[in-house]
Amino acid sequence: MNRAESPSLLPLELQGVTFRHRGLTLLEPMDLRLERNGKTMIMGPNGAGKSLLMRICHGLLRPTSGSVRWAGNGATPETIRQRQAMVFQRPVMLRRSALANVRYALSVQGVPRSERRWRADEAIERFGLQPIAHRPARVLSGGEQQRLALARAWALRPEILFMDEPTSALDPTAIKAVEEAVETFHSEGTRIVMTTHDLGQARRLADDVIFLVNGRLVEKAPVREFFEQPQSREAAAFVQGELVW
Ligand SMILES: Nc1ncnc2c1ncn2[C@@H]1O[C@H](COP(=O)(O)OP(=O)(O)OP(=O)(O)O)[C@@H](O)[C@H]1O
Repeated sequence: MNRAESPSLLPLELQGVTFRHRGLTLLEPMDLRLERNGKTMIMGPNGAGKSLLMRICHGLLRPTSGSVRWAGNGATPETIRQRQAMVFQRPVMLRRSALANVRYALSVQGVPRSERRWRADEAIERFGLQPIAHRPARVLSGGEQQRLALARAWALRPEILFMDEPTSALDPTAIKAVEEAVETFHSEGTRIVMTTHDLGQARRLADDVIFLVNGRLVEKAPVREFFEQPQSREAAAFVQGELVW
């Protein structure tokens, strides 16, 4: 089914979500609701639990307690899995060509064979990857691999895209390409949830910010409010570039 014709996966609602490991509480009870549109940046110091939170939302990790609900529990596990994508700081590529990596992702998502070819070609073209489409994905540079990861995600037409520090290992040109890709996804209706340590990038891209410290959700605010009138002592220090623990 076409995304436009099917009911939305969103909102995403977390209720009382915690994550504990070996007696340590890494995420304290957390309530969160992500609406259908927008670009949310998850921010906070190292070890705050940003990646954990994102992995729990995406379904890669199970919370210790609490619930993660999509569309008010109105979506099947298969739909939930198929309608989201995630891009990591270091992309995971299979030992095959760039193009074949995109086609493979489409086959895993259950896209019919007849569609896979043109949808993969379209994604490769859209992200300017034609010159390297037939090179082995694993020998591409970090920036090229990240572009390929974005093309692969785009081919899947996700309703929501999670990105975990997608630009932290990239040079300024590659960072710009990723930021443009974020705007492309957004303009085509994909919900964006992203972690970043780059305050400037958050100001440029975010609609709202979720701010974590030590596994606690300290603030959730529109981006301007977060940077100009932070409500908490920790967020005020963070936007000044001071480390908070
Ligand atoms: N799968 C896991 N199982 C157990 N502990 C984990 C797991 N993933 C992360 N942790 C721990 O949870 C804490 C938070 O980690 P997380 O990666 O979420 O932080 P972060 O805010 O993304 O940090 P950074 O900015 O450094 O990437 C860390 O102490 C980490 O060691």
